[in-house]
Amino acid sequence: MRLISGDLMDQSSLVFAVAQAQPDEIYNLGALSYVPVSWRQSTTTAEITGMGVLRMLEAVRIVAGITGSRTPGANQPRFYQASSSEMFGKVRETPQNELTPFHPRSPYGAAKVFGHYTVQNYRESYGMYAVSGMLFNHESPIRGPEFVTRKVSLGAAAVKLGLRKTLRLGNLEADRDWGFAGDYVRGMTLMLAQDEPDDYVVGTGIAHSVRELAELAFAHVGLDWRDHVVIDDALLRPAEVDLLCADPTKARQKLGWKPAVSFEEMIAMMVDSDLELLSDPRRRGDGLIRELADLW
Ligand SMILES: Nc1nc2c(ncn2[C@@H]2O[C@H](COP(=O)(O)OP(=O)(O)O[C@H]3O[C@H](CO)[C@@H](O)[C@H](O)[C@@H]3O)[C@@H](O)[C@H]2O)c(=O)[nH]1
Repeated sequence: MRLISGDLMDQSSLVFAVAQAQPDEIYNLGALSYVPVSWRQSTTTAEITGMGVLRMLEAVRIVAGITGSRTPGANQPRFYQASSSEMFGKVRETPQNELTPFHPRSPYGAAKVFGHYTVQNYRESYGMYAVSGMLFNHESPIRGPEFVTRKVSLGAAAVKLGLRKTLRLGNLEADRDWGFAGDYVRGMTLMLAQDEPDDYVVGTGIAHSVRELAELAFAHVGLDWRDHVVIDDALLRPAEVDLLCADPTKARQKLGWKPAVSFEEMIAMMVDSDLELLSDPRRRGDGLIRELADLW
């Protein structure tokens, strides 16, 4: 059985949940994950994104009866932690690999670093099977509309259908290594299938700017992004992560992982999906466009 966490629970509830479920694998994907909100809700971010990892590991340790140092319980579940490329922040080198030093640029990034080191510490202290996937940005048609890829795919579709005239964006110069979420989930399961627990960088190794993303999405519906994208300084972040680009050599060599979907295919998939979504009057009625008015 697999337990996929996403909620903020207190310690005893987590112990109860793990004891009840008796999972073989635990995927800790729970986080306050939208970076700009982490400045406005910094302590909540530390609680959920950082302390949540410690509480999950404690629940596993308690249920597995691991009390001393390096005494791996026979029935302990394997634990996956969703670490993030945001930990590299103001990057010390490009591309970034498992040994690149961290320099987080937001309360979110700092909380992820805490979670990352906590996993490493539990592995080394208790011999627990706990790994961190240092995942670069991963997207899909069900990505939240606040994240830039989905915002742009929805924006291009809405403009094409005559529902909106413009799309507001912040920093067009930021570069990200964007991949398809389905490929990255495959990487997560591969990590827990190895004989020895270890940490892995997962990304495509190719970076694109937000400007290129907008250009591609609007071109896919036959439009020129420059006619519709408006820059809004209110969307700039207090401290930006300018460039993230993965070196996924270790994942390729040890896990046999490589992405199946390219950036271009993924953006086309997302724009097509949003065209379909916004063309359906019943689904459009769910207020998505209205909801997005603030973000746009
Ligand atoms: N969201 C957003 N981002 C914008 C906008 N305009 C420009 N950007 C830029 O687009 C980049 C990507 O922003 P997001 O899509 O919000 O993702 P993120 O901050 O890189 O974080 C995502 O990826 C991380 C993995 O590296 C995840 O850890 C994190 O939870 C999140 O999924 C950032 O540099 C941001 O400044 C905008 O209107 N909205």
